[in-house]
Amino acid sequence: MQPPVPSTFRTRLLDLNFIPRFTSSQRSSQLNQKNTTMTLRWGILGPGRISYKFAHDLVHVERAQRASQSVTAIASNSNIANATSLAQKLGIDATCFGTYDALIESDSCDVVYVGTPNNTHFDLACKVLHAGKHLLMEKPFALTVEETDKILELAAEKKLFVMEAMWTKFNPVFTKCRELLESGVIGSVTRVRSDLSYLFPRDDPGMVRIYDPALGGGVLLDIGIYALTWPLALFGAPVSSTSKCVKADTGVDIADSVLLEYPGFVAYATCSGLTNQVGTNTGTLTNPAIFIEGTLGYVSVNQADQPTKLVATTWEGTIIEEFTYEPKGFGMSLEADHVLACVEASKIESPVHTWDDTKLMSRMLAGTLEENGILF
Ligand SMILES: NC(=O)C1=CN([C@@H]2O[C@H](COP(=O)(O)OP(=O)(O)OC[C@H]3O[C@@H](n4cnc5c(N)ncnc54)[C@H](OP(=O)(O)O)[C@@H]3O)[C@@H](O)[C@H]2O)C=CC1
Ligand SMILES: O=C1OC[C@@H](O)[C@H](O)[C@H]1O
Repeated sequence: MQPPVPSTFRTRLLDLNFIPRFTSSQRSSQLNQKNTTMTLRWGILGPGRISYKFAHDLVHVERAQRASQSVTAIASNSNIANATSLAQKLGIDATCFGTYDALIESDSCDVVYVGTPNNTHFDLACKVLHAGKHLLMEKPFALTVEETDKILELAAEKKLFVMEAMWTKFNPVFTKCRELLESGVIGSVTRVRSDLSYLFPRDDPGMVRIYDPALGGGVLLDIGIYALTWPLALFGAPVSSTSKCVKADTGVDIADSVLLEYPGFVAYATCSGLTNQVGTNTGTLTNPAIFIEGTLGYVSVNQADQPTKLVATTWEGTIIEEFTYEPKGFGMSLEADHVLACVEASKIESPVHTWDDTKLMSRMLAGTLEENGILF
């Protein structure tokens, strides 16, 4: 058991003095993703569901710079056949390993993507960095604030690129939302609602990692992280936060609501594994996942993790802007391309999803769970 997060969570959020999100200097420092020349060799740890999608997009989504990225290594920790079957499914000739350590210690790749259960993230991150490889870590970055800070300290010491795979930050709908808010077309923000809910059946064998506390389960870390990403990425650290959760029989949280106080408005981030969010999964805007109200109008976004549609409307009913995005493949190539551009530019930190962003999220997640008696 890791040491508990101190109960001064709210104070710490304020003390951290996080930089407000998306200043013009940050935007101008965003990388030109088209002029990359290096070849980046990817290694994949954990040949499971998300690794398949991520590797698929690396291999199969057509983009100008795609030729300079390849999946050269895949590792399973339980059976090498899982790795070889993923390589076959992808139609690639990758070196396959029967343990994660063997891949990490090999010379088969430059950057490692970690797609394994949450409880494994910290140890794997440390091993990857000690082996001198760059790291793209699936969300949540780690289970505790202490783990998060240690990984980032190690990355700074080793001068290696590290990013949490918060792919939503690279989604054009998210970028459009941020631009609309900054343009002032809906006036001053007065209220924010943000929701991601998927039904996670208790008896589904594929849901073990959600329900098992030993695997770092619970819905806050799995999907609540997306609901929280919108207010945190758009408005920065809240002045304060408070939360409630409902627990499953295993003790993990299976539904959460977090209330975030900002100067002049509140944001409400919620998630549930007990119900599918009505509207979200059919892509309609009748029940938008993200609903941002302002003094002049509102912005609706259809989905929190992979949004495809946004509408901005005045309170009088005039549509200000409609924006639609059609993801290629599983929608993960934009974050992969960003990693390539960062490594090519010798950056160790993404200017789009920064280490402070990851630290803030880590504090929000740990603080919320602690407030509800859940400690990792
Ligand atoms: N960005 C996104 O949209 C998504 C991100 N995720 C994140 O990705 C990570 C993995 O999720 P997902 O792909 O759904 O997971 P899976 O249940 O598919 O497991 C991934 C791999 O981890 C290993 N593994 C599975 N169960 C265990 C276990 N009990 N103990 C140790 N290793 C195990 C297996 O690989 P092996 O062959 O090595 O045993 C498995 O293939 C999580 O951190 C999750 O939060 C998940 C879904 C979507
Ligand atoms: O990141 C995720 O997004 C989609 C969900 O289905 C999944 O459980 C989660 O890990």
